[in-house]
Amino acid sequence: MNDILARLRLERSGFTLDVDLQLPGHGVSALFGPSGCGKTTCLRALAGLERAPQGRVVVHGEVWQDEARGQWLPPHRRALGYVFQEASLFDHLSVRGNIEYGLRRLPPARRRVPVEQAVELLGLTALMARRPATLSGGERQRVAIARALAASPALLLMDEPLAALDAARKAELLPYLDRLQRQLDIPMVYVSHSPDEVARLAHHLVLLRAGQVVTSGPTLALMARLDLPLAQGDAAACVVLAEVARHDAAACLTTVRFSGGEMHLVSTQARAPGERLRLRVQARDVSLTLARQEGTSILNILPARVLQLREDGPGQAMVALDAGGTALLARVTQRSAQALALAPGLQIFAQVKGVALLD
Ligand SMILES: Nc1ncnc2c1ncn2[C@@H]1O[C@H](COP(=O)(O)OP(=O)(O)OP(=O)(O)O)[C@@H](O)[C@H]1O
Repeated sequence: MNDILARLRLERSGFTLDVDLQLPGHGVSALFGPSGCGKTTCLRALAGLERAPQGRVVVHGEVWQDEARGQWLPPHRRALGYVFQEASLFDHLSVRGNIEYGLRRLPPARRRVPVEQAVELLGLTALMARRPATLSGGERQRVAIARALAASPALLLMDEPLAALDAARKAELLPYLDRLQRQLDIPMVYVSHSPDEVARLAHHLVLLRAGQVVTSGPTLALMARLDLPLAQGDAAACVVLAEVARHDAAACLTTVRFSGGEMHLVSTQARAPGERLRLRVQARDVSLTLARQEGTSILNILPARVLQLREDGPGQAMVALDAGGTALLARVTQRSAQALALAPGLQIFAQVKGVALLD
């Protein structure tokens, strides 16, 4: 009942979208895949901007489309928010005017997200009187998101909302997206082809290729699967769920505990023991040794078991590891893989050179 169900089949010249989606009713679901695989088409069909001839879309039990029963809600009657790559704001209205614009047609009984909450969540309080022309790209996008939220959608659709921003603006906006999905119980479908964004935001992942679903499931599990594109190449990474064990202010070092043991990360921020954190460990930052190294500057050395190996580009191998129940990836040279005789079941030590905080 709380899920988002969508059966969408759309034919175009040279391209067919044919997906059957079942997305959780909470949190962020990412649609991920190469350019042209149908991510935007999927989002547009969910919104009703494209009409799949035999389509069916049900959101939280509300039928938006069911062609078999002749049911079709036009886009403006669907309780959805849509955020595009580039914010399309009204230049003649202030930030407040833009955010409130979407509320005009919303009956008071449907208003679940007060404007002030949307404004506060997106950090726009000081900008409310400004005109869009005076805002940075990141600020404009925050206004577009606040406008979508203020309309109290049952579903928020986001089509690469960070794609038009430079790296610094992306980094600035990501925490806002993180916050809003934690604080508001509005499910999001988030289109991206950035593994980083997916790792950071999405709980659920749908991998698309050539208009079809390759697979879908929890992001953490799919990121570590060697047969899937996220665990291939230089950007491959795993997310580790951990909690703070202690913080050493003098050394600027936080020690976290996770199912595979302890890790240390440099941080100036003192965090309370027990606070839960998500960490990202990139495959290229993990090296492997048969015996625990002594006299090394690497702080994080974890016992792990090899699950699987796969060739990953010329001379490289991707190794899937199990560290006490947590999945890790290591990208090593094929020469090293042979020298260590890496094989499924082998007990080794993973030396983790870099750990990034996602929260
Ligand atoms: N209006 C249209 N008419 C015909 N074909 C279209 C139209 N819009 C998109 N397509 C085609 O449909 C396919 C899927 O496009 P879509 O934009 O959904 O992919 P995408 O995964 O979102 O790509 P990107 O990551 O580059 O945005 C592509 O082959 C595209 O050329």
